[in-house]
Amino acid sequence: MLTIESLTCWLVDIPTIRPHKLSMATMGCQTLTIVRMQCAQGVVGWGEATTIGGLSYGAESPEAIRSAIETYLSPLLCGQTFSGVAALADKMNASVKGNTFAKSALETAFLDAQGKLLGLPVSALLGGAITDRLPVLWTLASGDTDKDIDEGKRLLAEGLHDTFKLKIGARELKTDIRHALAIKAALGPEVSVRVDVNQAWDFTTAVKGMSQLQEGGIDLVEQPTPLWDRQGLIALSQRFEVPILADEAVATSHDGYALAHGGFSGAYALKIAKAGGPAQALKLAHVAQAAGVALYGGTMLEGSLGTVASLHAWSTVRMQWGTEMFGPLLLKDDIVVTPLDFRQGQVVLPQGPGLGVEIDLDKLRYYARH
Ligand SMILES: O=C(O)C[C@H]1C=CC(=O)O1
Ligand SMILES: [Mn+2]
Repeated sequence: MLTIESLTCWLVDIPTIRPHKLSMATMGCQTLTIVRMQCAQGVVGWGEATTIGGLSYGAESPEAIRSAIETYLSPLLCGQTFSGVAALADKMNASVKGNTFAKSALETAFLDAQGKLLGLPVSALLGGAITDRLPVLWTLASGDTDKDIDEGKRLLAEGLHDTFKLKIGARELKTDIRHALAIKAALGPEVSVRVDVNQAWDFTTAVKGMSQLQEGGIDLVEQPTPLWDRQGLIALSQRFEVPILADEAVATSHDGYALAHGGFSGAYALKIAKAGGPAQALKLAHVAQAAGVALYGGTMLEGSLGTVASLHAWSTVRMQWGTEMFGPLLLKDDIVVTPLDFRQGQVVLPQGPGLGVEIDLDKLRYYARH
């Protein structure tokens, strides 16, 4: 049992190591919404909700996440006692529609506090880890083909990553295909290269684009069409050999069920923010497992806190397509005392109680908006 006493929120702005170009936004800075949950049992839990490019990626901005927590969720939860995340989600969902990013930060903070109270890692509260490290790819998204090739070659030589995702969709199809296939050719047949179109193509463009990507040896095509076009995504998954990774189209277990029921094959990108927290994201994972759809651990380019919360969840299921939990490496700095251990294409799952990370309060204060 855990009684929530108070909740505090900060908006934390951290610059990126280079501009990160997606089809809908270019990021030079990432904003983390950080939550501190004080519990009456004497433990403190921390959570993070992070989106991409203000309102250009999802329906919740960092400012709106903070406002949803401070104005609605905090009065609802403070003073209340919960046996676990099921009861917490039940309470939040009864009074607050949507707002899955805000709910994700709170579910994360609750799991962190509960783990600390029980002396267990968050993965143990979610079913138990089946691995102590997870594969992590890197996204090449400088916007320049030659720079991306140099960056990819450097990371391969350093042994940091062996799998890459490219962000396309912002430019003309011809230009994007040339870009993707040049990178694939330069990195070689042994290196897995995938693309994320972030919904930028209509169905006709996707048919054209996917046949060229398939021909050029691209391994996986992520969310080529708009999130509302469920039938289009299903048709593409049945038409091409190159598998489709559904991202924006699959937020919750309900979306995963509808896509699989409609005949989708391929993989689902799990993200704690899309589903409303680590435990909620696993509901989608279990639907996928039941439907024979593969899994992939997705990121909203969170800092270490949100990344670790995701890793605890991902460690409890088999990720056939690995993960992209590299967010902390894209940021110039972070707000945790000990950075995550990334090496040889993998990240190590922290083993301490709760999330297993300690917040650096000086850094939190330094980067927090006033
Ligand atoms: O997948 C997305 O749509 C968002 C994100 C994940 C990696 C990256 O570079 O951007
Ligand atoms: Mn994506």
